[in-house]
Amino acid sequence: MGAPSEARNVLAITSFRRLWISLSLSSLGDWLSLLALMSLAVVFTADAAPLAGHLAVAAVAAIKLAPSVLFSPLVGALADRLDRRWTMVGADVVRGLFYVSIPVVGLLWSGFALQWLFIASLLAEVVALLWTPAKDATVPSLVPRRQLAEANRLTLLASYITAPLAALLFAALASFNNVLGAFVPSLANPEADIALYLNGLTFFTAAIVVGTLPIPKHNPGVSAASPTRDGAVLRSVVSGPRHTGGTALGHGLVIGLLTAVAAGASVVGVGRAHVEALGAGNGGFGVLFAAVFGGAALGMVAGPRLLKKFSRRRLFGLVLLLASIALLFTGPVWDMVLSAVLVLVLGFASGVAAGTGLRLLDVAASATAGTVSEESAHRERAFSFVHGAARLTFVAVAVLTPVVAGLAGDHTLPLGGELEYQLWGTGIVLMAVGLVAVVLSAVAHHLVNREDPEAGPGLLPELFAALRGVDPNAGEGDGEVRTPGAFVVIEGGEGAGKSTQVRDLTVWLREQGFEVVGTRQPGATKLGMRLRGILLDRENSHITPRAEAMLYAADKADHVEQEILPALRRGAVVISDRYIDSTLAYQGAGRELETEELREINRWATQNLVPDLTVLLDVRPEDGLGRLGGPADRIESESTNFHERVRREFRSLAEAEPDRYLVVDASEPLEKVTRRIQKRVRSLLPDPVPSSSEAVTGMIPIINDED
Ligand SMILES: Nc1ncnc2c1ncn2[C@@H]1O[C@H](COP(=O)(O)OP(=O)(O)O)[C@@H](O)[C@H]1O
Ligand SMILES: Cc1cn([C@H]2C[C@H](O)[C@@H](COP(=O)(O)OP(=O)(O)O)O2)c(=O)[nH]c1=O
Repeated sequence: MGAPSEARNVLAITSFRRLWISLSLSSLGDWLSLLALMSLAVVFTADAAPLAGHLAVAAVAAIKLAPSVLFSPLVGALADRLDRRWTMVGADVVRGLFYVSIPVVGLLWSGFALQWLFIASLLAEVVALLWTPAKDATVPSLVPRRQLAEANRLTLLASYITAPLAALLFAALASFNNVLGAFVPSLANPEADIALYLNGLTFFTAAIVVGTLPIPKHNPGVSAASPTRDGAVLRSVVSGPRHTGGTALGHGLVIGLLTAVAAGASVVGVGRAHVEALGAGNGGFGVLFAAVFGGAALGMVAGPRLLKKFSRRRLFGLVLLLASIALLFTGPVWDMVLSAVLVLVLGFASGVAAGTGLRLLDVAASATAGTVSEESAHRERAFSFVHGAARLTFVAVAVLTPVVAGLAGDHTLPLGGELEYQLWGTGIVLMAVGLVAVVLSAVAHHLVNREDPEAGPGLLPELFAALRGVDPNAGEGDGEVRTPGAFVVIEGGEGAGKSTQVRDLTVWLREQGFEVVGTRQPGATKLGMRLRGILLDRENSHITPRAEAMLYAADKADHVEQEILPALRRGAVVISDRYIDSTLAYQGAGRELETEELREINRWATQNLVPDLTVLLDVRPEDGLGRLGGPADRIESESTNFHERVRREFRSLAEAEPDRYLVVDASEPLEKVTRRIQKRVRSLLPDPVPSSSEAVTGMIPIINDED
């Protein structure tokens, strides 16, 4: 949902933070009342015909969810004429009173309980119609323009993340219902009444918080647009489709996202009646509800970290299919715990699909835009469209599924002999929605992947590769570049003897018939020479660490592309005086830049070329520096402490990958060091050159380095 630090910055604005807390409280209460009212609808109609119970649940869903989507445009203009602060305070107080009145009226006049439940909750929603535009219009007056998008994201987050919290709270209340029942006189089960009282309390608290906010007066008629504005839902749904790109990708994403929403909504719609069939009550309903929304929230957060190397388009299709199949199995399953697990899978997979799908939607929407500013407008409208369509889908499915469940009725299937299988109307509906969802997921998967420019190998090979954590598009399997030649790097501190060893090794290998390129960093190419000049000039004391790291990386990029890779592709042995480890040691440990970031930058710069062997010439800094003649350059003249850190980093790099390193004590005599290196390098290489070509290589020495 955006960067955490951005969110923290917006929440640092005291007045916005208080508004946000008040919004979160209202949302929490609102979700809690949805759960409580659905439960009461089932409980009140327990003795009536089964269809009546399902219709009562559908009515609650319609009353609670539909007005905000369908009628907001009508009241928007009216709400705009009222003072925002007092509209919000008034609406919160009145809503709170209505919800509290439901159990109170029910207790005093039990014959009228169900009717009053409908009347009071409908009136509460009508009041909410005035509250929402006032809230939407207040946000822009409290936060600066540039933080508006983040603020709107946060309010959107608050309205959804409170759903699983409310559900868990409801389940917890249900678990303590016998204790609670001793204290609170209640209609049916105490948790529903207490949930409604709590809901009243959250609204009253929200009213107090908003009442103390410094909300500026506004000019009626000048309303600020917000992408989450309810008034715009229908309009954006009607005008929106073209903003999703009109491509197969766009269509597939919309179909897939709405399928995921419908799957979740069906559980909300029939969940309360379904858990009754499983022998669980309100606690079970709370758990299912929390599993859908909590799973979805987890999925949205975890999505980007899931199978990082796997194509996002394919992931979208796969998780949709997973969600649909989980739903399909939830229908006939006869066990509360297993149902909860399946619904959690459904919620999580839908959440991953939603997160991935929304990110891909950005891609689809941007593709239709010509300019950058158009691009963000398209993205915003595409999001409003999908969000609006998702809300409509949610309402429609949550209202229709209980009706269909009632019409389908419960059935007993004889399995022969004593055995029979109970198939409930709710189970039939869940299976039916699951089946449709499977088909739609397949369609969405097909559309989204039809024109994938980055499609890797087939779906299964890519999936298995991604499960092993390997980049499936890298051919070789480990992501490193493979060439016929060998790449040896000599690393170490100043005066360790690197240039000397590179020279000796080059000569020695050439004598055996290898084509050898001895080279160094920085400064092997034309550009490299100039960079070296800049980097080592003591006059340039102002170079910042990040700039320094980038200049060294630029030298490496040029060097790898122009010299090292072509030589390796020819099959030559390349011996380089320094490579990426020098950056990790000098710029990382020395300049104290983030090593992992340096690694990434250099991986990119060098096209992920990793040495076959790195020889570390380890020497105490004072000994190495003591061997050097001439004036010290910019880096050599750093402190002893700096050079100590460099040495430590080199050694820890070598320890981390003992197979790819040879560490040699460089304070030993020169010949001894040379022999140890020769022995190791020779074991790395194949037999020199076929004897037929020996004469030729012997005659034409290939000299590529400047030394
Ligand atoms: N093992 C060694 N023992 C003593 N002196 C050495 C050894 N290796 C190199 N030298 C000398 O140290 C100096 C610096 O060597 P050089 O190869 O230029 O180091 P680097 O390239 O690592 O800075 C040279 O004069 C070289 O002859
Ligand atoms: C390759 C590389 C070198 N360096 C530094 C280390 C050295 O001090 C300097 C140049 O190295 P070097 O070639 O060892 O210089 P000399 O010929 O004087 O021995 O560049 C980095 O800081 N980062 C790097 O990535």
